[in-house]
Amino acid sequence: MAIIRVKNLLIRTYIGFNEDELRNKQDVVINMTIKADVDNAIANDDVENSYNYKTITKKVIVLVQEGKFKMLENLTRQILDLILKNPQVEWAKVEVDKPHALRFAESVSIELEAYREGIS
Ligand SMILES: Nc1nc2c(c(=O)[nH]1)N=C([C@H](O)[C@H](O)COP(=O)(O)OP(=O)(O)OP(=O)(O)O)CN2
Repeated sequence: MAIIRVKNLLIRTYIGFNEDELRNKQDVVINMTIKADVDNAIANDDVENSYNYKTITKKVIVLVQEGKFKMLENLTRQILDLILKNPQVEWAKVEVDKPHALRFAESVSIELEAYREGIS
């Protein structure tokens, strides 16, 4: 098992429930920590049959860019669930930042973590 980190993935999406937020996209910054089986990548030095961090990142981009989310918690959970669908993943943690969400704060973030179902 290895820890894979995808850092500061910047995506524009609909996030929030205020009137202007329902109409205008905003930036979110996503950090993903993924505990995955990397034995094949080490043994064979080949992406074939290995956990591919590009594949999951592209899926997250599509989910976030094409979705509409009122609550930051819901967006964070949907990303986490997507990552945990892959049987090569044992555990994952996702933090989603919403810069300038609050007038007097630089950013607000939600962080969620979970094991894949069947793993404790
Ligand atoms: N637990 C959560 N609380 C809030 C969320 C959320 O996703 N989870 N989202 C929001 C709003 O969408 C937005 O991010 C902030 O609300 P807003 O009223 O615009 O905050 P301001 O600081 O700009 O408010 P002012 O009254 O203008 O100072 C809220 N909570």
